[in-house]
Amino acid sequence: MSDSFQTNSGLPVSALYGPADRGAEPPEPGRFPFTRGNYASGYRGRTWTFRQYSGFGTAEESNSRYRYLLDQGGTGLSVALDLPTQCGYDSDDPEVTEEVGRVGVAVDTLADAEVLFDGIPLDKISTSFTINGTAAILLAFYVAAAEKAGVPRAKLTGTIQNDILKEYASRGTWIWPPEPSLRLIADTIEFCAAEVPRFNAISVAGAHFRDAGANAVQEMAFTLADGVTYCDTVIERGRLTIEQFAPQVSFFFYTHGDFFEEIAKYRAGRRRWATIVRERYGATADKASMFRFGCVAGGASLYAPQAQNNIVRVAYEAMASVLGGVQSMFTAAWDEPFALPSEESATLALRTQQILALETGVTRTVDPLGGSYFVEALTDATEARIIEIMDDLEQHGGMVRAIEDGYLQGLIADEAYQLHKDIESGTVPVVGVNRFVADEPAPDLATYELDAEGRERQLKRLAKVKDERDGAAVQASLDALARAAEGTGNLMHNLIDCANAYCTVGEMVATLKAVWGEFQQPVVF
Ligand SMILES: C[C@H](C(=O)O)C(=O)SCCNC(=O)CCNC(=O)[C@H](O)C(C)(C)COP(=O)(O)OP(=O)(O)OC[C@H]1O[C@@H](n2cnc3c(N)ncnc32)[C@H](O)[C@@H]1OP(=O)(O)O
Repeated sequence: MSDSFQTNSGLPVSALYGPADRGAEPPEPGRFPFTRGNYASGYRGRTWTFRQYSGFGTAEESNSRYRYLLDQGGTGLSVALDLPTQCGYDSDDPEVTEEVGRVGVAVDTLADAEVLFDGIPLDKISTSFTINGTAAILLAFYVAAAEKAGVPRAKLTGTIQNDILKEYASRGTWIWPPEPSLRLIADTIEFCAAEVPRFNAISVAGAHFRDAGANAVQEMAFTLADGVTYCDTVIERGRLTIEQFAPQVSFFFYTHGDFFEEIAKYRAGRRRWATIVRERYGATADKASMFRFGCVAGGASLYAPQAQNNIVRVAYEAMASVLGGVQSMFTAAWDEPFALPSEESATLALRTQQILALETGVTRTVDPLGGSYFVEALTDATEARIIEIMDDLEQHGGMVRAIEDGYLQGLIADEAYQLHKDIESGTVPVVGVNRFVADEPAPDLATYELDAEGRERQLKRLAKVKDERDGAAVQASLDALARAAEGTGNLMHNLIDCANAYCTVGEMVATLKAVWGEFQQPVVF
């Protein structure tokens, strides 16, 4: 970290690379282990998806932002949900009043989901949901809302994040203990494999390890280790083969500013995952071993001082992501360190991707950096370090154990502390923060303000739904959910029944809490 002739993860960088530094020639793009990309045609076949993360206030406001983003050339949706929805509380719960609609949109019942997607062609546009503890419930709402709009579940495309392990370790929206949480994730994976075959049932997300302080190589290693845990869980249940469900397992990361390290991270991750799926699980179909990922350019790599510098940071990070072979990207707005982005800054963030795709020529040839002495050597070094970190976690007893006893959180905290010290001392340069610092007034921002009337509208809609729904159907579907949770069957059909009966997120979560209990976070020093 402290030597400038290292990547930010501490991998050594030589002054010059040549043929002797490059390992074995990677196969051409589209061929196992996909170091050079999943598809032979690269971005000529299909450009990555422009998927701007967005959602705030009520379903009406978010729906209008989604329509705006699609009108401006966005090619996928990415739903940000508020904390009550993520943690399983309804908007009328007095515990969460201040949080309703704050960091994302409030979704209490199917009625909200219907408004959220009103007028959006769900058979054509793919939608990602950043939702974890309550992912199965939001999937149930999505399926129910689509079917009410006449779109069969088999046609739906999109992704639920549904990655609870990183929630315990770094993001915090857990609800139940690991065992039932993993069961619910396996239920969604099985359900999608059988009935929603074009939908990604999980987005194993390293992004939040990164935001909590993990370096790029740790981010990839921890994420792949989580991926292994989920695949083990599904395989152990014995109902699906790896080939039946792995094509619906996807990944998600942050791209930060160390340009070549990020490119190598993605190339190494793609090769490692393909190798794991083939060697550990015996998959033979290419589709099962493809590592497909989305990313954010931004996050903790953006800074408040001289905030417009973030526009430049995001552009470089987006370029690195594309040279790494990303499938879907969110470019963050420059004012993100302050508040929810304005329409103007959100548009500029989208334009950043469009300029990259259309003006820079980066999509003209497949994996333009393939064969670079440096990039191939760094890819090899990154993969070797990923293997070491994954072995260490496995020796520790696996990811669930490492999270339960705080080992993983300790590794992340150590790295975060080191980075903080390095930025404070100036060893890691950050323009505007520890170099070329200027005395400047805070920027004049037109950021989004939470609308108190919106919250009232949300509460009114919830009250109306509760008033008008069939109380007996609500009770019957919740009772059936409780009985199913006590057994071992798949809960997805029960959750869809609850959604269609207009049960609330809070009611479904409370029903499952009564059977499964709640998770208690270990104290980590
Ligand atoms: C920070 C914040 C927070 O903390 O709160 C967050 O977490 S934000 C978190 C936000 N999360 C996200 O944005 C999640 C992003 N993830 C995703 O979008 C997905 O999981 C993804 C990575 C698999 C990308 O899915 P996608 O639909 O956009 O794109 P795909 O790669 O699946 O491509 C769509 C279709 O085109 C096909 N396709 C793609 N490329 C080619 C090519 N070159 N030639 C031929 N076909 C191709 C694919 O096989 C697929 O077909 P077919 O459909 O037939 O298979």
